[in-house]
Order: sequence, then C-alpha cells, then structure tokens
Amino acid sequence: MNEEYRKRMQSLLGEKDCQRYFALLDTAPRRGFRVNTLKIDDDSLFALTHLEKEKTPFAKNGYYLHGETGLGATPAAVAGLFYMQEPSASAAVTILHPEKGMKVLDLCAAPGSKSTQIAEMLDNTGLLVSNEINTKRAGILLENIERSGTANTMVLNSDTKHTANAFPAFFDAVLCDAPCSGEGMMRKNEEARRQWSEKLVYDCASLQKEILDNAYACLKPGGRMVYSTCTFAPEENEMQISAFLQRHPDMHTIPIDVPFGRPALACSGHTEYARRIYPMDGGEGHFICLMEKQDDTEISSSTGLIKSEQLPACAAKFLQENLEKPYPYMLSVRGRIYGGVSPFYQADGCRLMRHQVFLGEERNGRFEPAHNLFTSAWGSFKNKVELSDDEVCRYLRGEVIPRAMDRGWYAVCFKGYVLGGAHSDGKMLKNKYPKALRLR
Ligand SMILES: C[S@@+](CC[C@H](N)C(=O)[O-])C[C@H]1O[C@@H](n2cnc3c(N)ncnc32)[C@H](O)[C@@H]1O
Repeated sequence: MNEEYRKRMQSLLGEKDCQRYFALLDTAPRRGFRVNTLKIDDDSLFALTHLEKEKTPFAKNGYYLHGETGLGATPAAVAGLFYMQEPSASAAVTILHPEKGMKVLDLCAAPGSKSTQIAEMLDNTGLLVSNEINTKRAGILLENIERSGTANTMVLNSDTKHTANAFPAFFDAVLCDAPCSGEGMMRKNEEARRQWSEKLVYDCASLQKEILDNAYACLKPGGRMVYSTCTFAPEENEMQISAFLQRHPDMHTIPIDVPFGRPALACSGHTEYARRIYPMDGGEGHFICLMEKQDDTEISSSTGLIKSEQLPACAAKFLQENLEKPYPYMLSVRGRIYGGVSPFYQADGCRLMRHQVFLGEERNGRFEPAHNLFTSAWGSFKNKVELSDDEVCRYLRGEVIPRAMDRGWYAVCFKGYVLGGAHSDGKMLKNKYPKALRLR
C-alpha cells in the first residue's frame, strides 16, 4: 500500500481505526442488493429466490449478499426484480429522500445503481432525469433503467454543463454522485489501490468543483441536493463542500439523522453534518452531504415541453388493445412512440438517449412493439405466456420456442414476472429478446 495513502488514513482515522481499516482491506468486500419495489415486494422476492434476508442499515429495501455469484444472469435479475449494489452506495439516495411527484436529477448516473433506487422511491410518479457523460456507460445505464421498469425516466448522455443549460433551476432534488479517486473501492478493486496518488485526488477535486456548480444550476430555490463520493480524501469531500458553500451563499448543509456511518470532518459551513461511511461501518465507503438551496428567489425554469406529432393509428390501436392501462403522456416523434407518467421535456443541447418508455415504432403502417414496452412496470401487457425453467434459458439465449398458441404478441414470463416480448405465428414463439442482452 502506498505510504502516502497510509499516512493520510492514519491522520483521518487515528491509530486504532486505521489498523482496523487496513486489516479489513485484505478481507472480502461487502456485497449487496436492493429489492426493486417497482416490480416485487421483499417477501415475494425471497420466496422466489435463494437470496438471504440480512438487511443493511443503508436502505429500506437493501440486503447483504453472501457468496452468491453469477446472479446477474438469473431470470429474477433479468426480470429486474433486484439490483446488485455495494451496500453503502444506497445511503446517498436514502439521505436525498426523493418524494413522490418530485422532479429529480441524477447528474453522474452510470451504471444506474442510484438512479434505479430513486426510481423505486418515486414509484412511477414525478420525473427522473439520469445523466452520464461517458457514452458506453450511458448505454449500460439505459439497459438498467429499462430493466428496472421505471416509466418516468429520461436518460441523457451529456456533459454536466449541457444538462445545466437545458434544465436551469428545474429540479426539486439533485444527486451529484461525483467521479472520485475511489478510495472506497480499494477492497474490491486492486486497480483502485494501484492507481491512487495525491495527484489523482487533486485532479478529481478540480473536476468535482465544476460538476457541483452545474448541479447547483439545475436545483430549484428550496430544492435539496446530495453530494456524494466513494472516497475518503477531505479535498474531495468536506473541503470541496466548504469551498462550494463559499461560492454559493444561498446553499447550506443540513444535519443528517441516520443510524449509519459517522459525522464528517468539521470545516467551515458545518461540513460535520455530512456522513462518512468506512468499511468498519458495514459498507465499502461513502461520503454523503445533504444541502438545501434558499427559497427566497423568484427564478422560474425555462425548460419547455416537446410537441408530439399525431400518434399513428396503428400504434394507438395496438396500445389500446394490449396494455392494461394507458400512459398518462404519449409522444410520437418520426414514427417512434414513447409513453410516460410525466410530460416530455426538451433537453436542448443534450444528447438524449431515452424519453421515458420507448413503446415501439411504426413500420410500413404496422406497429412494432419495443423491448421496453414489455419491461415497463406501468401498463402491463395483457397477453402473457409462462415459460418452463428450460424454456426461460432458451429464451434468454435468443432461441425460438415451439408452442401452439394464438397468433400475436406476448409478454414472456418467468413465474409471472416479465422477461421480454415474443411474437407467435401459431406454432412458434419468435424471440424478440434484444440481441445485445442475450446470454451466451
Ligand atoms: C461515481 S460514478 C457514478 C455512479 C452512479 N451514480 C451509480 O451509483 O451507479 C461517477 C460517474 O460520473 C461520470 N462522469 C465523469 N466525468 C463526468 C462529467 N464531467 N460529467 C458527468 N459525468 C461524469 C463517470 O463516467 C461515472 O459514470
């Protein structure tokens, strides 16, 4: 271990805790998952799987994982019934506490562990905008968003300054889970140990400053914001917040009353109100600071709505016949049809990857449903087909399933939970599970 790092941790933790910390670095990392309450409740998930029921203190629906591997390829994971997440990472959204109906921004969102948690708490009300700058990671974010079943989430692949330009003073709550030097990843990731340097800490602090200012620009007066990192360096945490509060006197820190972690370090601006979580506290490591913007200005957001084209008749007919309930909002753009529980907002200057739920598209006068129509937890598809365990494996590999049944579209299910879609020609179920997701 880098000697410089050892010295820094010693001055942060003191001798006794420092010894515990370095001893823990050589043990197995804590792993966890959250039950996706958009699709299933805790008891039903435990009845369906072999997952153990040991709760973490960090989230209402958060549990520890013990030894199980390969869970990502199980039908329950593919159906989006749970999301694997480092246990303490769920603390940031617990502290942000998004409430139903709110407009929420997750500014640095990939791969989506916190976005999916926000989506669970919004419970398909309000709006979630999930932004990620890295295109490949934004693709993974989109997959996770689709799998989670959320029907209120817009996915952007933009630099945070473009997000700030598109959504000035727009959000009730903002999560700024900034890129960092990743000291909280050292137990699970050898690379994080090797790449650590003081220069990395300073480089991250400079990027975080810019991202935090952009997060601030997106927040409504009266709105709340969480700044979080998975690192321990004060330059990226308390010192970052202290400097931010000096630049933005209309922001203040809020004490956090939770049964986990420990008070943060005291710098100007009551940074001790924030929480630090170390491996000794039951997770890998996080810093979380809750702030609020003063509510004494009359700034109104200038973000506008997208005008929809007329819904093609074939799409309107298909959706009316096949969905158990209609989406409150619909958007038709050049033959592509979206549904959502929130109005569709413009995101000028941003690269938009998804407007809420992509339902499908019109092709030569016919409506072709998209995978997301089946995975959404909103308007469940009426026609369902239940597959055997063996058929589920074949479906997830992209194979055709022989079945005599009425022609038409079906939601393909594993024990009642939807995996994706298929089209029957009367004898065969043609597999519509996306090629990119198929198991090899
Ligand atoms: C700590 S990770 C986010 C983890 C995510 N919130 C989660 O819980 O799944 C930080 C993310 O910020 C992204 N990022 C890096 N620089 C950025 C920038 N300038 N603007 C927006 N995102 C950025 C990284 O690509 C990375 O995906």
